[in-house]
Amino acid sequence: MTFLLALAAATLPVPAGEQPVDPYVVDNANAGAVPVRGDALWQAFHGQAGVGRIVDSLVLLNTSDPRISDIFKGQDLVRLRRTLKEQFCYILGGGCDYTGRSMKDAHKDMGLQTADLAALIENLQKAMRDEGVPFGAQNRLLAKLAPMKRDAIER
Ligand code: HEM
Repeated sequence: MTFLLALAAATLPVPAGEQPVDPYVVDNANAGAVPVRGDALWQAFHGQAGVGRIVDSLVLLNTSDPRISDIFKGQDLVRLRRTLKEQFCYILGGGCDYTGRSMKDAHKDMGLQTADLAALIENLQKAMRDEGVPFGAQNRLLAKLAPMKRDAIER
């Protein structure tokens, strides 16, 4: 069954502007967290438009941050923006499906360290602040992301 699902994923068309990736099983469980209930948090993030701006800004901050920019060199940023928007939308109760890879698969062999995560979280906090997301709502997203550390980070 898993094999069949993997095969199905392998035959999905590659979205415009993105590079193909090795086949994997598409599953919302890959998002690494369950969605919040209700749509209050989604509203606090200003819905699709707000999350779109936050992710675009986060990717820009990361690629111009001397602490972590090298990690993003040569990566498929079109795919990264799309899947990150899906992941945040799914978790924040926006009703999207997450079609990306698991956090373990997406970051394997990257050798990410705790300091890299700290830099990325700082950049995410700036992006959320610039969007005017209330502090409590920011922290609810961060709390959902925190347990993913064990899958994305090596030490
Ligand atoms: C909780 C923390 C994190 C979350 C939620 C997250 C989320 C994601 C998502 C959704 C993807 C795309 C998956 C896919 O292509 O199928 C991804 C890929 C990626 N992430 Fe993260 N990430 C986290 C931590 C980090 C950190 C700390 C860094 C580096 C500073 C990083 C760098 C990257 C890079 C370079 C890719 C592209 C990998 C590739 O295309 O092969 N991530 N991440």
